[in-house]
Amino acid sequence: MSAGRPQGAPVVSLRGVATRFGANVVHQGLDLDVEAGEIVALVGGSGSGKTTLLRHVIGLTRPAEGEVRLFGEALHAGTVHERIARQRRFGVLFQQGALFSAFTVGENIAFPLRELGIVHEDEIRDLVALKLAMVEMEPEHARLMPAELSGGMVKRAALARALALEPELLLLDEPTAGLDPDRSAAFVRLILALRGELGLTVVLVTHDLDTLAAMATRVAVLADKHILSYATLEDTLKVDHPFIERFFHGEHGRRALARAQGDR
Ligand SMILES: Nc1ncnc2c1ncn2[C@@H]1O[C@H](COP(=O)(O)OP(=O)(O)OP(=O)(O)O)[C@@H](O)[C@H]1O
Repeated sequence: MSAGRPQGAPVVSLRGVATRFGANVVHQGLDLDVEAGEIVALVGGSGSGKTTLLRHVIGLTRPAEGEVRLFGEALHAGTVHERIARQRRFGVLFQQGALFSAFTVGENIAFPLRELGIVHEDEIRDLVALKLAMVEMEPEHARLMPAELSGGMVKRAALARALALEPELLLLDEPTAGLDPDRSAAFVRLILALRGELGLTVVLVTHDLDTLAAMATRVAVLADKHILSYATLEDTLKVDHPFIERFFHGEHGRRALARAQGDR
């Protein structure tokens, strides 16, 4: 299904992105490159524009200025057919609307496959079971309704749906929000294992320092309307900025980082 990626081109590339909602300037002169195989944690204060940036990356919204490239191609370029093909190369797990509530878990996971219109129903059944196994759920969970699932299972089922079309890029918005520490840690292990198996590139928005410390190959700090710092966690901690001070060096941050160092 993959159409390939020009040699060396970043999986995601943002150049000179500006976003405005009326007088509210959210992004200005924002650049970011995500290389294949990375797990990039996007952090920033509330309202700094993290979710909006993810929405630009998947083409749900379009910046007022600048360029968004995915897999080496301009996001909005090409025919409708080419744009749809590009959309199949990423999976999304957003906070809201993780699952369609009127569909069973199995129907949710089958949805992107059915939309393709080329997969037989018996193959879809097998693929649903396979995706459930990937996220450590049982085949019989396919019959459950989303309302019957725990918070952790909703995340797993939504992840199974995001993985339905074997994406190369996975975008996660607060994937561990609302999960207790054990479930968060299990979800992180799952993403790391899938990244190893499937060679995924991951961009996640998170406020959860335990998740960030356990996963991120690089941290992108969104502050003052642009990517203020883009570095390993270790180097990010050296940057002198009020947001970084609050986020990483507060009481909660220090404890999370100490835990992460203890785990390494
Ligand atoms: N559709 C919209 N119309 C008008 N303003 C919007 C819209 N979407 C986002 N905004 C504004 O853009 C800014 C960035 O919002 P966004 O949700 O991207 O921030 P965020 O960093 O993800 O915040 P949080 O961490 O609180 O979820 C906010 O000021 C928000 O009010």
